[in-house]
Amino acid sequence: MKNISLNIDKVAGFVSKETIAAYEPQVKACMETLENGTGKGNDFLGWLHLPSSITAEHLADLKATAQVLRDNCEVVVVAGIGGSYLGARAVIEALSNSFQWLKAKQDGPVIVFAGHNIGEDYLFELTEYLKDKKFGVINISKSGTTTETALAFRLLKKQCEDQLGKEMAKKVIVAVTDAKKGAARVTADKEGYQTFIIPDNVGGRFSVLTPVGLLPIAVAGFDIEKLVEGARTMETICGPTTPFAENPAAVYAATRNELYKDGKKIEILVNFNPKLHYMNEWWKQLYGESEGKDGKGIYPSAVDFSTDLHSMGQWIQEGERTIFETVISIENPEHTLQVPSDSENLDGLNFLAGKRVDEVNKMAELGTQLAHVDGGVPNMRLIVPELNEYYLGEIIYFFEKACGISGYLLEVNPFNQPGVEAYKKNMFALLNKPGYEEESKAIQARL
Ligand SMILES: O=P(O)(O)OC[C@H]1O[C@H](O)[C@H](O)[C@@H](O)[C@@H]1O
Repeated sequence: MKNISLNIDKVAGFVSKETIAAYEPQVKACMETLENGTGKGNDFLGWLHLPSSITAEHLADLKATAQVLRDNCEVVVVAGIGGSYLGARAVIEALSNSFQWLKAKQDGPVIVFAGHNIGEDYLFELTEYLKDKKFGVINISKSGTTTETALAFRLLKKQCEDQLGKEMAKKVIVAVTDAKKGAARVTADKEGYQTFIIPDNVGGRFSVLTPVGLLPIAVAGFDIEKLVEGARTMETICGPTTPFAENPAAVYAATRNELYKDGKKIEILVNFNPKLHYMNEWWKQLYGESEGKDGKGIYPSAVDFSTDLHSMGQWIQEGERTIFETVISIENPEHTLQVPSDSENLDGLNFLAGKRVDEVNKMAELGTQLAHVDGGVPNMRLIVPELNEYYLGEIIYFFEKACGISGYLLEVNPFNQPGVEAYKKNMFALLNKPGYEEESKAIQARL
């Protein structure tokens, strides 16, 4: 069976292969630090051997709960933000039919997301939509206290109980949270909800292979066994015994750090398949929160091509030369669609007649790569045989492992995110949250 692979040939004109290869001892040291748990943030390494430690019983439990939601709900709202949201959405959107929600007949509950914004209109419209629906909720929060998620859940819990009654609501509300702490745990225990635990040593952005991601993905009808199997394969391939040049996580971490040193401060994750949009978003959190600290870190940005070639393409081709690209390239689409011939050829597209749409897409991809490299943008490609559960599992673990190595190469703690608290503190002070009296006074004085 093929695996995902990393091609760095189009980086060679910017940093030499020898320079990358010279990272081997440093990368090896970082990998040992991860394995031995001796580096910064070492209480958050639960993701490192997570795929190989997931049991068949655990997956069966998740699938059983997912089935209850599938049997009883027309809609399931997944409430969460950041790491408690993006992984599930990334996988579900990558695997779903692009027009699923427009289909009259659904083969499982429609999955919608909440708790990742405080838009009043968004929440109003969601509650309106749910008014005549049998809906369930998966409330996901590691801390159990995140305001955005807690606020959405308060609305959803009330609506669910009002519409279904307390007893039925209990059956279709599931909490994924800490084993002991946090308001989500208190509520779940008091109300008697089914719960799944987020292990203490797995940080939010590394948690997609815990119930945080696995439960919603199973509810959406996708194969979580295959997802975990793919991740397991990458756990081996990216493991400490694989030689540097054959370890894609090691090579990716080394290459991006060398490019960064060379003044390439921004990495753009690129796809040529709109289903990967939320994979971009998941990746942005993974790398942004892990590396952006101590005044350092590559800025993770992302684009969907061709869409953004017609908006950001100009900047990428000719703007400030501080960027490099990592392209996720899907080798084989799931479906076949040929360009039809047209006797009048008014649009002049008969030169494409009989070709698959993917052939056109692949030439757009190749043409873009060559143009961007010519324009001074180093380019890596992550080649993915197909877009399915197995390869998404590989992609997830590959990026996680590379992120751990990369963060240590950069000499930051890749597993904390202290900077995220600054806005929360101000928001609580502005809202006069109990316990923030001093901060409230201080912030009012600044306005
Ligand atoms: O799962 P939660 O505790 O609700 O946290 C959700 C998210 O919000 C936080 O502020 C962090 O920046 C993220 O790393 C985290 O994934």
